[in-house]
Order: sequence, then structure tokens, then C-alpha cells
Amino acid sequence: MRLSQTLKSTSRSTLVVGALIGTLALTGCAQHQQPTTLYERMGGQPTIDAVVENLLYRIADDEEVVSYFANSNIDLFAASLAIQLCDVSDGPCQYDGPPMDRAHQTMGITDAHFNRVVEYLDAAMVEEGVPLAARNDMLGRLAPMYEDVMRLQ
Ligand code: HEM
Repeated sequence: MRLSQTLKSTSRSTLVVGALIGTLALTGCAQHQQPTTLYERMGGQPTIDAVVENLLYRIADDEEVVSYFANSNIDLFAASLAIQLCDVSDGPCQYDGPPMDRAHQTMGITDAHFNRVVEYLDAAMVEEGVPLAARNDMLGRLAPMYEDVMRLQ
């Protein structure tokens, strides 16, 4: 093979390799466009709204837990919780309701009932198709609120 031919074929393979690297780089970029925030991994606002509604049915079916809501406006509670879950999961919302200790003060919430509400929330996420990792992430972000919810019981 003459030198000019060698050079030609070398530059052709350089082009092919370059194109391959470019393709891989683009594929890499496409991967970065996958959902990143917990809010997106949850399925966005439609899923969060469905989770809140699902949770309401579970609370309604539990005589002990529903009694805490006897004097509450359930629509306001649902709207406020949906905003809070959106905010906590880095979605485009800002929770501006009362702090968790004041929102739950002197309700007499017990550990058992707290745990039950968390279980209902997890079950609601399962039923609404939230993936395991996102569910655990959400529960992990809510767990530190235990102290606040229980502070003024
Ligand atoms: C991490 C756990 C919890 C979170 C994140 C949470 C979140 C919230 C939020 C965002 C509100 C609405 C506040 C407002 O805008 O006024 C609320 C209200 C309420 N929560 Fe919770 N909550 C939790 C646990 C519980 C538990 C365990 C109970 C009872 C067993 C409970 C009972 C209530 C009631 C009755 C209200 C309505 C208060 C009212 O009518 O003003 N919550 N909660």
C-alpha cells in the first residue's frame, strides 16, 4: 500500500472513530435528560395528586385516623399536602402553609397513628405506580418531619 493510500485509509478510520465517539457522546447527553429530581421520578404533579387522593381514601377507611380530621377542611388539607410533597421532592412548588408543629399541635397524635399514616402514604405510592427508589427517597425526606409533627402533641 502506498503512503498516500495509507494516509487516506487512516483518516477515513479517524472519521469513523470520530463519528462513533460523537454518537456515544450524544447517547450520553440523552441519558442526562432522564428524570433527575424526585418530583420527576415520582411522575410529576399528576402522580402526586393521585397519591394524595389515594391516601385520603385510606385515611377515610380508618376510623381511628380519620377522627383526627373531624374538624378539618379535607379539600384544603389535600391541596396543602400536594404542594408540600411537590416542594419536598424538588418540584416547582413552594409550601407556604403553617410549619408542621403548629399544623398538628395538640391533636394527640400517637406514634402508632403516625406510623400508620406513613404506611398509608407508602401504600398509596405503590398503588399509583411510584417506583421503589422514589418511594424510599420520599419517605426518607418526610421522616425528619416526625420531630416537628410530634413536638406539640
Ligand atoms: C410526615 C408526616 C406528615 C406530614 C408531612 C403531614 C403534612 C400535613 C400538611 C401539609 C397539612 C396541611 C397544613 C395546612 O396547610 O394547614 C397537614 C394537616 C393535617 N394533618 Fe398532617 N402530616 C403528617 C402526619 C400526620 C399524622 C400522623 C396525622 C394524624 C394521625 C396528621 C393529621 C393532620 C390533620 C388532622 C391535619 C389538618 C389540620 C387542620 O385541619 O388544619 N398528619 N398535615
